[in-house]
Amino acid sequence: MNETPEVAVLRLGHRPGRDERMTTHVGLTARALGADRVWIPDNAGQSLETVADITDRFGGPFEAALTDSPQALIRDWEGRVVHLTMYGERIQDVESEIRSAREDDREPLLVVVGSEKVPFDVYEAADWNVGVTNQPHSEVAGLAVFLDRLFEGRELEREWEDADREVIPMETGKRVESLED
Ligand SMILES: C[S@@+](CC[C@H](N)C(=O)[O-])C[C@H]1O[C@@H](n2cnc3c(N)ncnc32)[C@H](O)[C@@H]1O
Repeated sequence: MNETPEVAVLRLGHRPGRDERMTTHVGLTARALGADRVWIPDNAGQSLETVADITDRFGGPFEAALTDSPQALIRDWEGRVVHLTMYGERIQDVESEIRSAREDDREPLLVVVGSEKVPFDVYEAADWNVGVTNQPHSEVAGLAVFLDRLFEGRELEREWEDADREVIPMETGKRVESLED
């Protein structure tokens, strides 16, 4: 009843070959930085498998799914839509309004990131078009900064469930502990 409203990420568009790592990294970043789910275009099945595999090994909860109708997903979303774009309003000017929509008005959020040219319909359908700076950079960088601002850093303290391994932070070297008995 008092559940936290969902934060979902939609990766819009995927150019096979060229976008493989980027689409995978959108999914991995969504997971690592506190989103509840990612939708990936249905021509990016390998990215989906990688994100699902990381979730199996390093924990969740996190859902990854393919979509063949991203525009319908945006249209039918029961909550608010944020579209990350270099042309949008400055994140520092709108972040508190977006946080309040989620935390006070209990609205689920759909965060849309593009790959190639994003159709203008998406700009119109979004409740906020948000620029993480108004400089061109990357969907992965934009998503990371946006999620960190949305959660105000709390995502960094997150506990993971059902992991079969855990990285032990250390000053030098690499240590991974098995959590399986
Ligand atoms: C490499 S860009 C290409 C955008 C494309 N040229 C267009 O006009 O829509 C891919 C995605 O990165 C994200 N992105 C790039 N720069 C951004 C910025 N400054 N702020 C927020 N998102 C950004 C957007 O989601 C964008 O759709």
